[in-house]
Amino acid sequence: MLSFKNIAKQFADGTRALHQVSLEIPRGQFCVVLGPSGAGKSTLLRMVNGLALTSEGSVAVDGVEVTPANLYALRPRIGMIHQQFNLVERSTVLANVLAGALPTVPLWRAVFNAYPLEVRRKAARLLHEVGLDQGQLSRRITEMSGGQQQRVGIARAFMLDPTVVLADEPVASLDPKTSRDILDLLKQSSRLHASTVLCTLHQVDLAREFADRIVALRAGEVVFDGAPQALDDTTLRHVFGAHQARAEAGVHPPIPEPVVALGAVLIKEASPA
Ligand SMILES: Nc1ncnc2c1ncn2[C@@H]1O[C@H](COP(=O)(O)OP(=O)(O)OP(=O)(O)O)[C@@H](O)[C@H]1O
Repeated sequence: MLSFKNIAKQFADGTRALHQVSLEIPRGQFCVVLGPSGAGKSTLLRMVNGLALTSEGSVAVDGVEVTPANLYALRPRIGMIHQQFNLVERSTVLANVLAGALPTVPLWRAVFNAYPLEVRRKAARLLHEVGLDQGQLSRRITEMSGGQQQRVGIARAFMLDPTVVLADEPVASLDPKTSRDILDLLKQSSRLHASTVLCTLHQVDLAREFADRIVALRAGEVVFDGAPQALDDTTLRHVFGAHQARAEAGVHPPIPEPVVALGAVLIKEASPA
């Protein structure tokens, strides 16, 4: 269980990023945090791994409060997936996934690439789960596509059987087809390992397709918390504003008639006689 109790966040410059946020996210739930830029999504995620501290309220992972003193014990239980993958580019696929085990492996083993056999096997198994087989393990990250890199990122995040996986805009740099593949894999991995996922997205269609639950933020406040089917257009307009709600939902405004007419003329002129 991941719980946020009466969270507020005010940064040193006075920016209020979150107000009165209370959520209880049960184990295994795939919870999407949806909202426009600046709504407070990343700040909410960063409070779970202690990268942002609460100004008011508390965050707890399985009853253990996220405090500076508890971070050493908590961090191995929290996996992280990043928008820009955050992989070591000159290193191999396998080495990047093995790095996910660093908190539990003596430093000398990592330095001399002497990870125990069972840790190597686990990394290879996780890579297989995300569709990267034996032949890919020694490839350099620079040789991989964005989608393949994010598969490595997912495998790395699950190395320590995390209770919670935080995915901060994990598909923001990917095309729509690859985005779906990656969210599908992330959801499958979370089911397989019984991990809770807290995933920020700004694309409504992807949130509706993959989330068990959507929490929508606007200006730091929860304005919707429920099942994807319950997220209606009125709520979306409230979350994003009318114009952006249409764009995020993949609905584009009708093309004005003069432009359509001009297009028809151009097509006619360009057509072979
Ligand atoms: N370190 C900081 N100092 C001051 N203000 C900050 C800091 N980090 C974030 N903010 C502000 O807090 C608010 C919430 O930011 P946050 O990054 O959580 O939003 P977001 O919903 O994740 O946006 P995006 O989708 O653009 O990443 C914004 O107004 C942002 O400018």
